[in-house]
Formats: sequence, C-alpha cells, structure tokens
Amino acid sequence: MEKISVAVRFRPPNQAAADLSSGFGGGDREWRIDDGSRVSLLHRAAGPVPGASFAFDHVFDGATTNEQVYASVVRALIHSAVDGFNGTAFAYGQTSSGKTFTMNGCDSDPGIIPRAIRDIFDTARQAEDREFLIRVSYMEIYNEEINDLLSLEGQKLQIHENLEVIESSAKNQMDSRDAIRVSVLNLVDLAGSERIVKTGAEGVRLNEGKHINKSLMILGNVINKLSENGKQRGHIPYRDSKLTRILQPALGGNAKTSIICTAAPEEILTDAALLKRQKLEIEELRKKLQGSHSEGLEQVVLKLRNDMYKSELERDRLAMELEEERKLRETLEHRVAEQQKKLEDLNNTSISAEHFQDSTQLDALKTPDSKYAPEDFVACRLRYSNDVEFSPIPETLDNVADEDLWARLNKGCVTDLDMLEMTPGLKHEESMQKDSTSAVPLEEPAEARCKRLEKDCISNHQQLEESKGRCVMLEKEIEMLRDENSSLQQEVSKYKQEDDRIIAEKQEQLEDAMMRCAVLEKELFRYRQDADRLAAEKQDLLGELNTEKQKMQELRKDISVITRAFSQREGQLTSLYSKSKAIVEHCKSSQVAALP
Ligand SMILES: Nc1ncnc2c1ncn2[C@@H]1O[C@H](COP(=O)(O)OP(=O)(O)OP(=O)(O)O)[C@@H](O)[C@H]1O
Repeated sequence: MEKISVAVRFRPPNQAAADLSSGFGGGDREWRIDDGSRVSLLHRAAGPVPGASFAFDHVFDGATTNEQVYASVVRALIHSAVDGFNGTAFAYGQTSSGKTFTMNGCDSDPGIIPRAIRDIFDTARQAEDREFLIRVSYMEIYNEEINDLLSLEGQKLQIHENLEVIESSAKNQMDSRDAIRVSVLNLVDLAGSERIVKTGAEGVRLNEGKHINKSLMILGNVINKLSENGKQRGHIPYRDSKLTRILQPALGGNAKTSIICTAAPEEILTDAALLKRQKLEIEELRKKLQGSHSEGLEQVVLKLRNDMYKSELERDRLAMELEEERKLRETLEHRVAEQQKKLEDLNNTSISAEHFQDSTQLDALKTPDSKYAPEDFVACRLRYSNDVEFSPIPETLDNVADEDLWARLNKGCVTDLDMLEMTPGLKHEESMQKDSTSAVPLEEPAEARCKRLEKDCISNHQQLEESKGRCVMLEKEIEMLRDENSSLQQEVSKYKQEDDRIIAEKQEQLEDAMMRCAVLEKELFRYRQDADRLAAEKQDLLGELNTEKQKMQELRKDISVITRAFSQREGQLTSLYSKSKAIVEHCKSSQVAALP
C-alpha cells in the first residue's frame, strides 16, 4: 500500500436529482469512470471535456458498498496499524456527499469505523503470540476546540504529545527482538467542505464555516507537502490547526493515509436541470409555507390562548369569591351597625334603669323568674333562636363542622371551605352560650347584655378586619392575574408578530426564488432563441458551404481541364520548338556547306 492513497467515491444520486437527470452526473454532462481509477467528464453530445479527466488510486461509483470501499482502501491500513504502523483514514467532501455514510455506514452495510474496530479486535485475537492494549478516544473539533465526546461533562481536551491508541507486546518476554509496538490510528469524519460564498452562512455558522475551511485548507497543505519529494518538502505546517496537530503522528513518518473524497453526482447540472431543481425547491418552500411552517407557532399560540382562557376563568372565579367576600363584609358591617344600634339602645335603657331610686322599684318591674336568674346570657337563646343564621348547633359539633352539616346549617350553601373553619367556631361559641341559658329566666341584665354585645361587636370587627384583609389579598391576586393575562396577551401578539415575520420572510424567499426562476426561464428562452437562430444560421452557412464546395469542385474540374489542355499545348509547343530547332540547325548546316 502506498503511503498516501486517494480514492473518490460517488454517492448514488438522490431521488430528486435522479428525477432531474438521466444518468450519473445529470443533464448534458456526466462523469464516467474508466477502469476503476480514472474519472472523466463527458459532454453527452460533444464527448470528453478537455482537461477534465483525473486519475486516483481508486474511483468508486454509486453501486460500491462500504464493504468494498473498506476492503480496497482501509483494510490494509488497519492491519499495518496492528503491526505497529501509524495510520489515518478520513472522508473529505461536500455536505451530503456521503462522508458519514462512508465512515459510519448503516445497519445493513456498516462503514469504515465499525469495520475497522471489528478488524482490529479480530486481528488482535488471532495474534496468539502477542498481547494488546488498545486505547480509544472519541472527539470533536469545533471552532478549533477539542470536545471529548466520551466525557459526560462535555470536557474540553488539550493536545498532549504522548501517543495513544494501539500497543502490543510479545507474550514471551524472552523474545526481545520485537518487544513493544505502538501505533496510532485515526478514523476521521471531516466536516463538509463548502465554499462559504455558496452557503450564504452568517453569524455563528459563518464563524464555524471559516474554522472548518481553514483547518481543511491546512490539512490539504500538510498532505500536499507530505506527497512531495522528501528533500523539497521543507516545513510541514502541522501546528497550524488542531486537526493537523492531532493527526500529525498518523500522517507523517512511517504513517499510511487513506483519503476518501466523497462526491455527489448531481453537482453537475445543466441550466435546464438547475431550473427544474429551483422549481422543486420553490415547490418545497410553498408546501412548507402552506403546511408545517406555522404549525409549531400555531400550537404555541393555541397553548397561550388556553393559558389565557384558564387565567380568565381563574380571574372570574376569584372575582366571584371577591364578590362573596364583599357581600359577607357588607352583612357583617350591617350586623355590626345593628349591634352598635342595639348597644346604644341598651345604654339608653340602662341609663333609664338608673333613674329608679332603689332596687326594689326595679325588681318590681321584673318577672318572678328573672329575679332568680344568674346575670349572664338571659334571653339570649330565645332572641336568636328565631334567626336562621343562629340556629342551634349540635353538641357534637365542637369547633369544626363537616361540609354536609355546614351545608344544612347554611341552607345548603357552602361557599368556601376556609370559612367553614372560622364561622362554625364563632357560631358554635355563641350557641353554646345560648344553650347554657336555656333553663334560666328570659330577661338579661342590661349591663351583662351590654358587655356581651360589646364582645360580639369586637369579634365581628375582627371578622370584618379579616375579611377586609382577605379582600385585599384577593384584589392583589386579581391584579397579578390581570398582569399575567396582559403579559400572556403580549406574548401571543409577539408570537403573532414572529409568525407574521416568518411568513413574510418565507414569502420573500418564495418571491425571490420565483424571480430567480423567472430570470432563469427568460435566460433559457433567450438561450433557446439564440440556439434556434444559430441553428438557422448554421443551416444557411452549411447551404453556402455546399454551394461553395460545388463551385470549388467545378473550378477544380475547370482547372484540371485547363491543366490538361495546357500540358497538351505545352507538349505541342515543345515538339514544335524541337522541330523548328531541328529545321534551324539543318538550315545552318546547309548554309555552312554551301559556302565556298
Ligand atoms: N454510498 C451511499 N449509498 C447510499 N446512500 C448514501 C451513500 N452515501 C450517502 N448516502 C446517503 O446520502 C445522505 C447524505 O450522506 P451523509 O450524511 O453521509 O453526508 P455527509 O457528507 O456526511 O454530510 P455532512 O457534511 O452533513 O456531514 C444520507 O442520507 C446517506 O444515507
């Protein structure tokens, strides 16, 4: 195996591209693989495109499996690694060209990484005379930072100059000729090698893309340097990126490197195919716009609306409670006012009682029973026993009543369980007091009654204060709910705005794409017109050419006739000349002979 082997692997065309193209490469041009190691670009009509034929160690077409790729370019490297040679295998290519598929594969056709791991362990198991220590790290380089993918805390890694991955030693320590072999093996899934201008990335993605392209460029430089002749090689820039620093031990020296360049065949498209692709994209965008794009937002809006309705219901419930509290407060205030009035009446009564001169005069006014009654709670029970609110409480009631009992006592109306704890105690206390007077005379001394009413008044005041406090709390709660409600409404409107913005954006994209489509359509139309015009011109020119050719043939014929006539003439002239010359010679010689 060469130190650096470069293979190209074409991915099978995806369905959309396959629909657009009629073959491997699409449109009027296609890549053709010659004898598994050369790939050439052909124009379907015009034949090979000059200067577009490239040789590699291997060229795999879309039908090649991961198993075949592994067997051709990686297996030997893995075996060398087990034997102590460093090695690196990586996939390089555009996004979606099949790097991850090549490195990881799928269940039915595992990629290089699972196959390599299985192979390492199988080979180690078979080497009965050696024992192995295999260390593994799994990392990601992102924006020139190395993340340990096996660490749960997402730990960042530093590069250290020590070697890890495969180590083996002879089981028989006496065999010191080949004591310890250490090798490093890197299996790398590189990031997509896009041109940033093409991706149109911004912000974080742009930064990410810059780092990726920089490290890929440095990797390219390193590999170029390594492939140069040893003496001319000069400095190899391993330290210019984290990627090359990590790969360094397994790239230079005695290392073997397999580079698998992945490519998507549909990268080459004619204008017509490009136009069709644009149309498909537009169609997809349109579908997205109609369907799923707003689904998520609609759900959020729906949820927010539900929340809003819930909070409105809660607000209504609290408003009802508040109303009940208000009514209760009014009742209590009314009762306090009544009692104050009674108190005042009683005061007046007691003052008028003081007008009597002695107790015998006052006693004369009382009923016989009341004369012997104790001074407290007289008549209390009878006075209140007619009042529904103060109907007698069973003895077992104590200070807490169950809900049914309380419902009966309150004519079936139970408004608030909190009130159940407070009100029965209050009423029960009063009723018990009333019960204790049931056997005594009806008249209550004015002073005692006055005291009792004062006490009642104080307790009613307390209740009133409590209910006022509760009212304030409920009002605060309602205020909070109102705030919450308005913030939810704001959020809904924010989402609506966001929704509108996305729709507008998509609409803009759609319009943009449609405009591009229209421009391309116009261009295509112009091309077609040009092509038709050129075809017509070509036809005319061909006609002219044929006429010229015919004329030329005729001229050639004329020339040959003339040439023939000329040579005939020439022959005649030559023979005439020779004849004349002979005559002249003859005349000359006859003249000489005739001289005296
Ligand atoms: N040789 C192949 N045979 C069948 N399917 C393939 C092949 N190569 C790639 N694919 C499919 O093409 C899609 C894109 O491939 P893949 O995710 O491997 O691309 P990638 O170059 O790793 O992309 P990225 O730059 O996003 O990492 C996947 O659905 C993958 O299953």
